[in-house]
Amino acid sequence: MKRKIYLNMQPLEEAQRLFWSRFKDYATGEETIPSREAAGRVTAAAVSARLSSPSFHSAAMDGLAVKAEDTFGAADDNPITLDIESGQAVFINTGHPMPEGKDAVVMIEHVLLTDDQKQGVIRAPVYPWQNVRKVGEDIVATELLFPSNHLITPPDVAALLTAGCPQVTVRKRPRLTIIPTGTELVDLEYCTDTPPPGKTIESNSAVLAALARQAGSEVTVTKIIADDYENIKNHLRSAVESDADVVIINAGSSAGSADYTVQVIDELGEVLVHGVTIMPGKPTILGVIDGKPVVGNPGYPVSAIISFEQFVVPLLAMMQGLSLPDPITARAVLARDLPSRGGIEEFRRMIAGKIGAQLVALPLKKGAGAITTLTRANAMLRIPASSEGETRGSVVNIELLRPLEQIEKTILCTGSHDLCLDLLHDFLKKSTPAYPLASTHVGSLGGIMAIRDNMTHMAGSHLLDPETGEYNVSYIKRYLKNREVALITLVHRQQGFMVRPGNPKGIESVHDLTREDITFINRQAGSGTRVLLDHELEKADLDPDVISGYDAEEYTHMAVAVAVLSGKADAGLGILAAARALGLDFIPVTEERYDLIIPEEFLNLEMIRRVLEIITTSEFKQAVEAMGGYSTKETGNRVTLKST
Ligand SMILES: Nc1nc2c(c(=O)[nH]1)N[C@H]1C(S)=C(S)[C@@H](COP(=O)(O)OP(=O)(O)OC[C@H]3O[C@@H](n4cnc5c(N)ncnc54)[C@H](O)[C@@H]3O)O[C@H]1N2
Ligand code: MOO
Repeated sequence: MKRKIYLNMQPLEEAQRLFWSRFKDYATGEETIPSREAAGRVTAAAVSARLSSPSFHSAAMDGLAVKAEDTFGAADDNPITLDIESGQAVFINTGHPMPEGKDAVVMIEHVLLTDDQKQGVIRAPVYPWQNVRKVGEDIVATELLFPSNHLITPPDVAALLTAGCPQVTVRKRPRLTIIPTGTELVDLEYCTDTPPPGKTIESNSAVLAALARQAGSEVTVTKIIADDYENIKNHLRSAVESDADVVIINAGSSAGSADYTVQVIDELGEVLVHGVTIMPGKPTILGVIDGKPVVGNPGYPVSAIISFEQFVVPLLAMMQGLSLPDPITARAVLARDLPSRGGIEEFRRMIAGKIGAQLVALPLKKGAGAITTLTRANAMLRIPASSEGETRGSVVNIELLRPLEQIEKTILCTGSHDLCLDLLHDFLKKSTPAYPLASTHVGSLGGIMAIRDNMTHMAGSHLLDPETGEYNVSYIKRYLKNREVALITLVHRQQGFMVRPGNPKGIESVHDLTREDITFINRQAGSGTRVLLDHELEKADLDPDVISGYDAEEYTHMAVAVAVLSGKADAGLGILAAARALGLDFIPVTEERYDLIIPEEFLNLEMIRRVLEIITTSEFKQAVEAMGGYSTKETGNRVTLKST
């Protein structure tokens, strides 16, 4: 089969226009359903009230129903007695019909009743129709309740029932069929433990189905279809021939040797667009078969979602007569340079938080295969195709993926990463009010720079000063000269060599790193672990140049662990937790202190006070110690920073 490379990439708006204009009048049919079940549905025609509400004059208060004119003149110095026994005044409860001839209600607390309750004395009058809900006050029979294409809300259901409409005619839900394709995919439900080697857990169909249901659709997901041209074609044809209104075929959209989606759509129908100048989502295919929209969504999870949100969710809304609200945006200061490829509109997932009076936004990784860039993000930055990127410190427009209030409660923690931060995040989210902790990993020195530039609430740091043996203090003095900061110990943790299980190369100390048969994997310059390694090498009088792999750098403990596990390296320096996560052996080298650096002016923020409270609780400390490789002997201590 010839590979099909997409040639005519369309800008997002043009692709949307080409696709949607083809389905301008593509609406779902109608159905009549019980009003009780109509919330979330869309009216297919105008709905008029059949009955008025109230349908009778009814008491709005508990008290005495009276003829208002009988109360005129009542005052403190002119009490009026109403005769209950004769029916001049009648006891009545809220919501009950007004007795014939009565036109007002005196609230019971304004009536002094005689002991036998046969008479009531009042000291103020009521005016006609006071405390009475008149016929049709709320709804008048025949009036318009809802126009066509109205999204029915829960209160609307009450209005429908009250107006005597037990049923309502609504647009049918659009029916969507999703076909996940890929020989490499497995359904997690059929995996006993871990997927077989080389297999990827299928997840896109579930997320697209959830998005479609949120958009009012009924969804069918087929089984996973292997990358086989005829097989894909047969399944696509039967999906189109079924009652589906829209068909999604996931993956196989790009230029791989087994990427058949575009040919299949082309053979069965017409390809309107293949390739959109957005990233993620570039290989999106928009087509039509037998008059039905068929979308080939890219396989990478983030690409699949963004493509679906840009093309399919609005189509589902249009088919129901709805239009989607514009995203809510806010201005934020960009915490890092974000170079971008011109000619492609980039959707960068961001973490935003409020530092002082302004929002600050930090970019997450770019990779479209990393679903956590969407689960962790609380905002999206769209860098237009015409731009070559944004620079650190510039003010940008971000689209909010969470309510602004929640974003403003987000604690930004930038710097070195430690698993205790994840624990802290969980503890913070369990507290009330819940504060999310969003940590981004740029190394200890990167964190200090973020504090300097007002881009974070706190920074995790473990920078050893080899001269003094002290952590972080000298770096703060050097780089944060004009900032008043607090240095709070979070944990002490073991750093050691991660080696493959059983330590096949017999690595015992830093001296082994210089052996010819050992390949090392390093951490990036500016990371605390790198500083620590250099210190250990210096102490042992070893020359870094003789260590094979000294120049190979990774950015996280886990990335180092992966390099060791994969055999790319024999050893790397890191924390016990990372070694454990991948089943590696661990040779302890030293214990180091990991601190939180927090500007003084933030110490009184409620969110930071909660952090400082939580880390001193025994529950938190126990949870830290239970992870292994950690000590909480000084957790919560404030390290004194002597001014120089
Ligand atoms: N030579 C080129 N290669 C690629 C290009 C390109 O322009 N030239 N584009 C890249 C981009 S951008 C994307 S996006 C992907 C899209 O790939 P496909 O739509 O062809 O999808 P696959 O290659 O089959 O899968 C990609 C990736 O996603 C995983 N996947 C697929 N389906 C699912 C699912 N239902 N649930 C979870 N994960 C899924 C799949 O295993 C792969 O890892 O192509 C690039 N390549
Ligand atoms: O355009 Mo692809 O969809 O970035 O990952």
